[in-house]
Amino acid sequence: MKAPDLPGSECALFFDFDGTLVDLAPTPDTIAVLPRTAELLFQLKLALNGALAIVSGRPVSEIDHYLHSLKLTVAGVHGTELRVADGPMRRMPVASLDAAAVVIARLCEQHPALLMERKPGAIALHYRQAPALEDMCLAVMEEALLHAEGMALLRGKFVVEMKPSRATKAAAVHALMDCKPFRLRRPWFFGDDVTDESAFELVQSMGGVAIKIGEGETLASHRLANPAELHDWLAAAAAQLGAQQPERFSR
Ligand SMILES: O=P(O)(O)OC[C@H]1O[C@H](O[C@H]2O[C@H](CO)[C@@H](O)[C@H](O)[C@H]2O)[C@H](O)[C@@H](O)[C@@H]1O
Repeated sequence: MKAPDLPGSECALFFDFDGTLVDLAPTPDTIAVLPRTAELLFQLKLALNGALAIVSGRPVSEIDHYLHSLKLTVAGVHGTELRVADGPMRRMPVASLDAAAVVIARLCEQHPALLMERKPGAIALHYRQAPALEDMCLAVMEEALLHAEGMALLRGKFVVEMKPSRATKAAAVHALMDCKPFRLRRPWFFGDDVTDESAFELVQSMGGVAIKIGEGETLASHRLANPAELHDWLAAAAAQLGAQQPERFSR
């Protein structure tokens, strides 16, 4: 599978976060976000009149934190949250997850290597530090699901998540493509995980381009080896789009 060509100015760029813009780390809070990442996103956002978004399993507030309040358009928690630039936050209504959290917390007490991550409208159970517990994690998440209305399980890299059934990255990209400044542009989606496959399928069905970061089976027609290779591609794209502006990103 080949690397993508450089995009034209009519494109809209959508990025997954962990494993795509940032190298994976042992735990969610030990990632290292490079200054170069924010700089390139800032340049490309300017060059595309704002048609650039992050579509992540993380909450919008965390993306804002890691990207130094660039106020990018962000779909958070797999589309449960949506914020276009500095507009208001839209959140899917979600029933209480407290009862489900009790079930998951009980397992984490028995196995301290497991990590429960509570997010607005979702819960993730991480087993990266204890991969042998994968089956047990899945079984407990299935049990917890019985205590949560309207939710579904989603598998990711060493994680099982419970999130609203209606929330998918494809639905988030679809909703954003209906908003200014994304409307009528050609969508490009960059992602590394199975959780990104729905968005790959959607953008390709819209005549756009899907780019898988890293190894693994995928519906995407293009591939880049890792986040470092993506950064080099982004720098080339920014240069092509004339985005090496005198106006520079500053924190
Ligand atoms: O959709 P993404 O932006 O890729 O977010 C997916 C999940 O990312 C985080 O977990 C993953 O990254 C961690 C840090 O590298 C890693 O330790 C973990 O094993 C991965 O599953 C985040 O914690 C989740 O909330 C996101 O849903």
